[in-house]
Amino acid sequence: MGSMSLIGVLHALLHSCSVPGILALSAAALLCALAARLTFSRRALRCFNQPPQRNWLMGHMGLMGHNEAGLQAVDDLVRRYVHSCAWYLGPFYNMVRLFHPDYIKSLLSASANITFKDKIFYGFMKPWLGHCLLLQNGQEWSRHRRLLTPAFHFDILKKYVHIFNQSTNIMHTKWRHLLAEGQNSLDMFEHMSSMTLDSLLKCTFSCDSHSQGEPSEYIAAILDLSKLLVQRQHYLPHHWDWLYWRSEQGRRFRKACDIVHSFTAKIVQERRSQLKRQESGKSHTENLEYTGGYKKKDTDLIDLLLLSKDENGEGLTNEEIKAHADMFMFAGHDTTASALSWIFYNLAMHQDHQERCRAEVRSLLRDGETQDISWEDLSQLPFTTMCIKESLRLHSPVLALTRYYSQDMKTPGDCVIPQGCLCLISIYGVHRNPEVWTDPEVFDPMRFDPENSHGRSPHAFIPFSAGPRNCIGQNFAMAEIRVVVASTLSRFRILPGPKPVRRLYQLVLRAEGGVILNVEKLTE
Ligand code: HEM
Repeated sequence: MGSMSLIGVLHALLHSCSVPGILALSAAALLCALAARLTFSRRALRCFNQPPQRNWLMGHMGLMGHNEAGLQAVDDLVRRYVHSCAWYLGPFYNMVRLFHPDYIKSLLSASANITFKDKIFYGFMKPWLGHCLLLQNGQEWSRHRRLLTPAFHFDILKKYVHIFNQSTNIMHTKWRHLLAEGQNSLDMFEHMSSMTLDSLLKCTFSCDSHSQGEPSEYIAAILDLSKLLVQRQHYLPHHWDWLYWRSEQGRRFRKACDIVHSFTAKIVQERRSQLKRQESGKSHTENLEYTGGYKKKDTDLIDLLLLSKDENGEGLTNEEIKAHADMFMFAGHDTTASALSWIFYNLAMHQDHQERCRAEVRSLLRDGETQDISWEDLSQLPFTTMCIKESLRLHSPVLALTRYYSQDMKTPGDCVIPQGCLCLISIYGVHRNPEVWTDPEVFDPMRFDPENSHGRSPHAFIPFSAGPRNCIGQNFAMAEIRVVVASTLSRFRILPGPKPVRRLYQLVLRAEGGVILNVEKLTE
């Protein structure tokens, strides 16, 4: 039938129909178009395993919660499909879930020019984190990454060890008071969050906020934002901004953003004024000793943001500075708090490993003059570091990353992920894949003994991601974690808490009701 005659038929149909008839016809036409689009786009993923769907329209949407049951369902998926599977998020998004090192290698190593962050997992963070490194793409990301990298140089990290000790000591003083009052069941997440925030503020913003002293409005707002983001991802109507910002959750999101933004803006403003005062007291050359836009001595992250210039002499705008500051505040404290909480959980559940770590730390400290951990000590804690890595494998703070690519991406087995398709790189799945790890659910630090690591793919252990977009704060985090773990085990014994811990994934791995553990003071 020619196109003219088809239009003629439609005209005839419309003329002969009543208004409800026309509406029914339009709805049927829309449904047909949607079905054709769905069938066509999903056919492109037929090379991948197809787990049973909820229904044709919603696909797999809502099948996997972010709680204990949801994470166990991911374990089943990995056991069953081993490397990857297709996953349909309602009628609009098609995704491939990948959980094998060989399948994620080329995706994580791809150049930043073809790799993009998507709207549902990252775009919803924009009102909170703005145009920051974590959410940027392409050339803009490359330029900012170059500007920020010097802030994480080892020479700078070395100076932070003193601050990590200081913040840990404050937390331990708090613990001693609580234990003296008879409170020995402590929520690790609560204590680790305020301690890592305290450290981060001192290291990167030269700011002593006394955040360990009282409940923090900022931390409560971060918790709320994490919860609201996950709820939004799972509720399709809220993917539309228009609807979301009119909803109760949207309003709560805005309010929490306001709290977080004013907290960071105040810190940036204070440091800016301090810098101005310092600059007016010194000669220009003395103060601005740049190396590629970066001042070598006594520069912390906020100075870098305020003073940096690229090769064209261009600095960061006010908006960019605020966005990066918000990002470092979140990415730098919540992830590390999660890592530490789960390390203490795993050591509480495995007293033999805890004792071995303690013996290692005590023999190191006995030779030193102070009870503080030094930069040099960090490389003298091999077994403790193995326990930390094993905990990061089993309880990785970030469970998954998502990306899409501006070109088709090949995977082993001659499959192709079509350009524009969402890819979910499951850190959780890779870390618990029985093809990669024997008895993956068992906490066994000896996996990370160099003797036992031969032949393991470098993409089998990726708590900090890998490739060009890996975590910029990885060495900062590992140094802080080692100081906190070593110092804590030398002074306290950590024991299982009163109730079983149930995992909950809200941007980082948390637990329902917190990670409650019992703490016992040791004689020093
Ligand atoms: C145990 C602690 C940490 C873990 C497990 C962790 C994990 C990660 C992961 C998996 C990514 C990749 C995210 C993605 O591609 O979507 C990432 C990126 C990032 N992390 Fe971390 N992180 C930790 C600590 C830190 C710290 C302490 C900082 C800063 C002080 C930091 C700053 C960042 C930034 C800025 C990015 C974005 C990098 C980019 O896109 O170029 N992280 N982190």
